[in-house]
Amino acid sequence: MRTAYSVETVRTAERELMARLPEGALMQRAAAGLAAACADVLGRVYGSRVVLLVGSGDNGGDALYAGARLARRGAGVTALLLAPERTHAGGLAALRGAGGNTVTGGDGFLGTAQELIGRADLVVDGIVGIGGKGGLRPDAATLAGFAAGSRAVVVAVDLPSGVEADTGEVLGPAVHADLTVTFGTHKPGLLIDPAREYAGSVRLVDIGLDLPERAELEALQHADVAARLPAPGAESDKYRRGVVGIAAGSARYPGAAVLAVSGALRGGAGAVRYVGPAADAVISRFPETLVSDLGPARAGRVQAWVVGPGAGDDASAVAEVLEAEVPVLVDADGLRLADRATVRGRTAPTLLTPHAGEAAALLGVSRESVEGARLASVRELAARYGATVLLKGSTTLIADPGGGVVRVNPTGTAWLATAGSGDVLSGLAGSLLASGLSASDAGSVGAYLHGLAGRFAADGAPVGAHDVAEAVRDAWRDVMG
Ligand SMILES: NC(=O)C1=CN([C@@H]2O[C@H](COP(=O)(O)OP(=O)(O)OC[C@H]3O[C@@H](n4cnc5c(N)ncnc54)[C@H](O)[C@@H]3O)[C@@H](O)[C@H]2O)[C@@H](O)CC1
Ligand SMILES: [K+]
Repeated sequence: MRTAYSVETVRTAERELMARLPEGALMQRAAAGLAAACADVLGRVYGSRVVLLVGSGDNGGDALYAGARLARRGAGVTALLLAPERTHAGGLAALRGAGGNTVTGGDGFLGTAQELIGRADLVVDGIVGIGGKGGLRPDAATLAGFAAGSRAVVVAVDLPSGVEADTGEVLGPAVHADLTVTFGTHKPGLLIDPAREYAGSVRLVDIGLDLPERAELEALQHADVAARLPAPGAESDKYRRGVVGIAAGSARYPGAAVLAVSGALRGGAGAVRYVGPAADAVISRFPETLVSDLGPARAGRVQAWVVGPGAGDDASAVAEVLEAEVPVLVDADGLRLADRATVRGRTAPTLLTPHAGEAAALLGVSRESVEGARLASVRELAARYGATVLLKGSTTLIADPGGGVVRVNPTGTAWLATAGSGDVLSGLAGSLLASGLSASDAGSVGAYLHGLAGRFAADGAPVGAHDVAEAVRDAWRDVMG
C-alpha cells in the first residue's frame, strides 16, 4: 500500500524524530536524497548548470544544502534568493562554502533570473514546501513561469511550490515539475489531481519518520489488489461465487447495459443476471447472461445490484433496487434518480460512482469546483449520502461515509475518458461486490483493474469501452503475477 500523510502528521513525526537526532540531521538526510536525485537527472554533474529557487523556509534550506553537494561535485550552482533576509542561514553558508553563487532581490533580479534559468540544465524548486499556503506570490510565480519556459529539468523539493499539500488543490500559480523529491512520506497533494499533474514523477526519500498506522490517503498496489481478488475454491458453484444483478440500459441506451454486463462478467461473480429493456442486446452479445423481464424485485436472488447506467428516467428500477437488502452500486442516471433519504436509510452497503459532473449535480455546485477540490467533494458526498463514494476521474477517489482513510486509484489513464468506460467499471465493481468485497474494496479494486485494463487495451492508441472490458482479464492476470 502506498500511503500519504497530512502536513500535521508529518510535522508531529518530524518533531519526535528531531528531538532524538543531532540538530540539522534531518535536513541533511533530505538534502542528500535530493542531491542524489538531481545527480541522476543530470547524468553528469560536473560542469552542469544548476539554478536553485530559494524561498524563506526550510524547503529553501533543503535546496541550498543539496546545491552545496552538487557544487562540490563540480556543478555551477546559483541560488536565486526570493527572501534574502530570511534565507536559511546554514544552507546559505554551505552553498557559499562550496563555491556556489547567490543572486538576491532588487533591481534587475527578474532579468538576471530569466537569463540564468534560460541557460540552466536543472532548476531546483525550493520556494515553499509543506509550509506553503495559497498560490505562489508574484515574484515566485514569475520564476515558476521562467522555469516552465526553459529547457531545464525542474525538480521540486518535497512538493511543487504553490500546490496544497493536504488536498491536491491548486489555488493559483504553481511550479510545474518534471520530478518531485518528497521526504518521509507522500503528501496527499502528490497523489490527487490537479496538484499531482504539477508534481511530475515522484521519488520518496526515507528520512526515518515514524508515522502512525492510519494514513490520510492510500493507494492500492498490485499485492494489495491480489490479496483482495476473489478466487473460486473447490467447493464453489456459481451461486457461492455470487450473482450480480445489472439493472441498466433503456430502449434509448441499450449499449450501457451490454457494457455493464461485459464488466460484470470479468469481475469474479459466478453469474450475471440482467433485468431491463435491453435483454435482447445483452443476450446476443453475452449468451451466458441470465435475463429477466420482471423488475429487479422479482428477478431472482442476487448478492449485489448495479443500477443506473443508461437507465434514462426509469426511477422505479432504482427504487426497487435500493430496497434490496444486498450491496448496491448506483451509477450514472441512477445517481440522479436515487432518493437521498432512502440511500441513507439502507442497512446494506451502497456504493455511488459519480464522475465530476454527476458529483457536482448531487452537491449543487459546479463541475469545476468538484474537479478543483476532489478530496473535499468525495468526502462531502459520502457524508451526505451515508454511502461509500467513488469519484471518477484521472485520480479516482474512494471514500467511506464514516470518514477515515480515502483511497486513490493509481492506475488511471486518460485513454479511459471514452464513452461507456464508466459502464464497464460499474459492472466490474458490482461483480466484486457480489463476490463479497466491501464497498470500498470493490470500488478501489474495480478502479485499479479498470485503469490497468485501460492501459493494456490502449497501449498508446485510442480504445473503446469494450476493449477495456476485454482487457480486464489481462489486468487480473498481471495483478496475480
Ligand atoms: N521540519 C523538518 O524536520 C524537515 C523539513 N524539511 C523541509 O522543510 C519544509 C518545510 O519547511 P518550513 O516549515 O520552513 O516551510 P516552507 O519552507 O515550506 O515554507 C514556509 C515559508 O514560505 C513562505 N510562504 C508560505 N506560502 C508561500 C507562498 N504561497 N509563496 C511564497 N512563499 C510562501 C512563508 O512565509 C514561510 O516563510 C518541508 O517541505 C521540507 O522541504 C526537510 O528538510 C526534512 C526535515
Ligand atoms: K518546493
